Amino acid sequence: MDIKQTPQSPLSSASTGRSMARASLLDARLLRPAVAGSLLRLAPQAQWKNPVMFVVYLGSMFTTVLLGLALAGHADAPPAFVALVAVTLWLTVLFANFAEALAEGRSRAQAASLRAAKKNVAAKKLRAPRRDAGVELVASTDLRKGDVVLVEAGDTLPGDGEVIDGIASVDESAITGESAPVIRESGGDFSSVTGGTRVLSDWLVVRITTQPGEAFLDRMIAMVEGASRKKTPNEIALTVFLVALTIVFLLACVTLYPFSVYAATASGGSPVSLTVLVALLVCLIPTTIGGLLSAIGVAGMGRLLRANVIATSGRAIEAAGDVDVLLLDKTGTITLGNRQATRFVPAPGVEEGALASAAQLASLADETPEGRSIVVLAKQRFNLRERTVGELKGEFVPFSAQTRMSGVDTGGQRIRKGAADAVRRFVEAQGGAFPEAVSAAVDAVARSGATPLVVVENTRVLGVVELKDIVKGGIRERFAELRRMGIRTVMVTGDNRLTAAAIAAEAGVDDFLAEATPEAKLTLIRREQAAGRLVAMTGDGTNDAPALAQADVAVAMNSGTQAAKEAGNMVDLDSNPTKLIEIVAIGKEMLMTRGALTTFSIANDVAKYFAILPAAFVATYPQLGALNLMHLASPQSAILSAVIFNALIIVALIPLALRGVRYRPDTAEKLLRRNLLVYGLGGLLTPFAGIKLIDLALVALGVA
Ligand SMILES: Nc1ncnc2c1ncn2[C@@H]1O[C@H](COP(=O)(O)OP(=O)(O)OP(=O)(O)O)[C@@H](O)[C@H]1O
Ligand SMILES: [K+]
Ligand SMILES: [Mg+2]
Repeated sequence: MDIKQTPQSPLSSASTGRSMARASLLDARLLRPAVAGSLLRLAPQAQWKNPVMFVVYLGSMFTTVLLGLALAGHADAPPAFVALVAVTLWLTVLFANFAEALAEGRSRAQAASLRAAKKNVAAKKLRAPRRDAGVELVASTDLRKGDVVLVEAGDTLPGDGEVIDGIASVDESAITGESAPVIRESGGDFSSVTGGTRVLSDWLVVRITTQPGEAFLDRMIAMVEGASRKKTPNEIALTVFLVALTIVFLLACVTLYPFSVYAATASGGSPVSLTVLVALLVCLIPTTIGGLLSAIGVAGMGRLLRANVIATSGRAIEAAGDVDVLLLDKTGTITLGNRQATRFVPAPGVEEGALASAAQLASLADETPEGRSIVVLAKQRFNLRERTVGELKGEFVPFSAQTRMSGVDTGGQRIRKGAADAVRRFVEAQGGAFPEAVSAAVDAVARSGATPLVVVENTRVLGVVELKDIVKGGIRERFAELRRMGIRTVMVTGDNRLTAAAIAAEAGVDDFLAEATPEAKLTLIRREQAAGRLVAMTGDGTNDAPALAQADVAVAMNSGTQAAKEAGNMVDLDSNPTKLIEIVAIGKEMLMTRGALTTFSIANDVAKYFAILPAAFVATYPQLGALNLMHLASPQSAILSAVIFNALIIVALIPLALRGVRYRPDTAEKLLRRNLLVYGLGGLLTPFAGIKLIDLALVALGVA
């Protein structure tokens, strides 16, 4: 039997995503709402969330009051100068607001194109969880978690859910962009369906698993929008640092005032004006990074969405940038995952037909794709009629990842099929023996990369069923790329060692763990984390859920079970196990962008210090005039040029904040050195050129 699913190109989504990003950066449709958004964000409760910019916000209000006083005749400095400083400070606040609003708008626009697939449709709500229970038509937006719906050929799925009955081919191109239809069925790892996709043939009975407005996409959009955005640990640490810097400069500026008053009386000069003091403070505090910080985070989420990954935790995106180990489930993640029975290998002295019959009996109630394929193969090869469960009067033993067996107890017979080691224990516990020839058959099947299931009746081992699976295309090269990024890949599987070794070699992972129960997967992750490593996990099955919940970055395949998706903190809509490459790159880019702009911001402030400080105090200490190294037109023009530069640099860096600093696999040390050079030195030099140019422009305009 051949496998109908086609491997998808792991490269497609990410590369198209990138070109889209560039084209839409300054899309006019996004600019207008962003301008409106910048004004709305002037509300104090919005400003308060960003301590550095809040200081600028207070400074804007304060200079506005000073302007009012100046106009009323209580001049602190020339009214035109006070007015220009006040306007520039308000613009600084607005520019930072604009950066954040633009980043949000872009991410929301991307989400909207995905959400368009989730349009309101009529749902066939079933009165009971049976296909023939009778339907009533309701709007998909009225469906609640737990409702059961019937979806037939041509229908659009009204929401996210779990298939509880039926099998159908589903067109998921609206979500994944992949045109080949996929099979969705109850039981096993292919039972989860996404709202907005379309059933092409047959029917499904689906239990809805999300409340309206709580689907993954909705959760991601909420995270992008200010209301529910929480700062990540790294962001908090950086904010604390920026606040500390701000407080230092605030105290410095506040103490400068009485000092300058005292010095002025002694020297006969005039003290520094309050307007100049506020301008000085704003120039010195780290407004560049303070103004762009949240835009960087939102833009990172947007880039992830463009790579067709929905994240439900900002912390996970950040952790992705530092991942050390990637654990991957085998079946359905590294392989296509619909393991199909292809061969019966009987034990010596057993008829192949007898093995097939017992294997079929043990699979009649087994709803997994493996179980169903055994029933089908037995029917094809030996024309074995599918006996019904009722006819048999047996008690079925469902498959579990702990026992790694399934079967039936009927009329004094206990028939089981399962992993070889599990069946061996089952036989030996009853005093039976596991034949040497069957061990050899198990090894032969496993060595080819297929999964052997051993079939047993009481203590008599009947033989082996071969389950074939296919490694997804292009995966080897991608694992090599992860290695270059410094990430170790480990395959974890419930399958036996030989199968695991064969698939591990074919896929090119660095290491593997075989015969792993869900607990063993969890233990492995805890051990890696205890050793101080950040762990990413990619999985699709219900038995992967505990491990996904424990991993720092947990990417669930969209094709996987609802349990896996709920436990993870990201869902890959393309169900591509190597998507982690893009996720890691996006995480690294976000961390690097933040680092680069922090470096730039602080270097910038140091340079501004030299431009503005002599100008601010020349009235008090005329000797400081000698320090006017940049030959700026006048002290007032120097101060104005510095605040204007300080505001404009935020706008100039918005594209970098949104697009991110490019990541190329390299050692952390080299990356750091390059970034320090570019952003540290760049940050130190640009203000000199920028302030001088603005000063010249102010003179030309006759302002200074
Ligand atoms: N339906 C079934 N009935 C009996 N035994 C099964 C069945 N499905 C799987 N097994 C056995 O149990 C083992 C573990 O199950 P499974 O492969 O689902 O585990 P897993 O941890 O999810 O690993 P993987 O990475 O391969 O998905 C399989 O290798 C196989 O030997
Ligand atoms: K500044
Ligand atoms: Mg699995």
